[in-house]
Amino acid sequence: MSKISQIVPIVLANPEKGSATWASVMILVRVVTSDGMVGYGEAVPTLRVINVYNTIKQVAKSYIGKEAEEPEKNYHEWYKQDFYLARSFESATATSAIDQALWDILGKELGAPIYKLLGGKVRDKIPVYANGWYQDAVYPEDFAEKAKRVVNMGYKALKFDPFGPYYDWIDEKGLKEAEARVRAVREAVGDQVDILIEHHGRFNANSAIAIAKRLEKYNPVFMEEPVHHEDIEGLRKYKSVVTSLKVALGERLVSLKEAMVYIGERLVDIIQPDLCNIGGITVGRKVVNLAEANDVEVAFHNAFGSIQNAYSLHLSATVKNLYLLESFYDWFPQWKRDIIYDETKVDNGHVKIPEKPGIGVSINEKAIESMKVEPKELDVVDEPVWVVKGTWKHFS
Ligand SMILES: O=C(O)[C@H](O)[C@@H](O)[C@H](O)[C@H](O)CO
Ligand SMILES: [Mg+2]
Repeated sequence: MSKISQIVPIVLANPEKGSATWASVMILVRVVTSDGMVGYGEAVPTLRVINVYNTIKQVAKSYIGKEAEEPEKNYHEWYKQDFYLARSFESATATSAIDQALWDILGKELGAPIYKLLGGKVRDKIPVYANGWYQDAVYPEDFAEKAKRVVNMGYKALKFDPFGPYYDWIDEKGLKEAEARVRAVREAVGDQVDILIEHHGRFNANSAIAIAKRLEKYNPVFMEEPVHHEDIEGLRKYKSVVTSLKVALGERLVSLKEAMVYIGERLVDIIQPDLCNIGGITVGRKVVNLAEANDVEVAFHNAFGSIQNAYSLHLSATVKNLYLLESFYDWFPQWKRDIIYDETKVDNGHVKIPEKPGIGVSINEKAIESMKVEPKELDVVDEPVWVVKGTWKHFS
């Protein structure tokens, strides 16, 4: 068995920016074993690049010297050591990235792509929905025109946040603006394309309920993060009133037990674990089983880079109760696709499952070397990093 000998955090940036501020950076982890095997994982960037970079170095202390082929055991060792794992996003994302890299190594050592290690695929290709496609969309016609392009690319589902600069509350003007954008997209794509409404956890329960009442006539498949992430009471209130629409959430979950809170209380209909902060493959696959046992569908959150995307494809291949996988892939800056030699193209709304051992794609080490930067703070400006760029605006 090979020991973990090196864990290196790597921050990548490039002048070509993504469709959201956070999308212009990637944080990778390179794990090397005593017999020279190399695995890669990806952590969450957003507004904590420096913290995550440094936390990876601290979490690595728990993994160095351990058996590379034991991701499950290694996860629980760090879980025991880090008193605050379930309260620390940095620790959760660092652990998740290292865990991904260990599954990559495991697959390479056994000569099998990760989906095979998980019991094999239940589908031959992965259906995806589009996100990131509506940069600079402000007027309803902007959303409509961009949505038509997405459908012409072959996508059968698209997600967007129609709420401009509203936060906590939404007033009649905001409801009218959101409705105009959603109506324009529905009219542009017709009723055979799934529309998914992203709230980014902006609202209090009363506002989220008012939004649901206004938008339900456009038949959205789900309402994502309608209330603030930690507002369990607000979500209970929302679910008790809004019975005709499904709730999707999960991108901010950092543990299996946290997922259980929402699944156990029937507060989520489509769970969206993110393999870069839920606990990697090791925990991600457990959340999926919990969801299956409770008739909750799965749609992995998948918003960061091409390494995360590859792992999300593997898990999506093995999940019977998959709704769709999220994809920014066609709206990544090209450098993110170059890192994996653009091996996971979206074709007519579907992606082939990566078949090489481990992560399943080849890693462009030269591209990684050429884009390495020192971690630094991101500016905090009026438009938050978590919206698609140029959309934090009114039009009326
Ligand atoms: O559902 C999603 O893809 C997310 O909400 C993104 O839109 C966020 O911007 C990102 O996850 C922030 O880190
Ligand atoms: Mg989201």
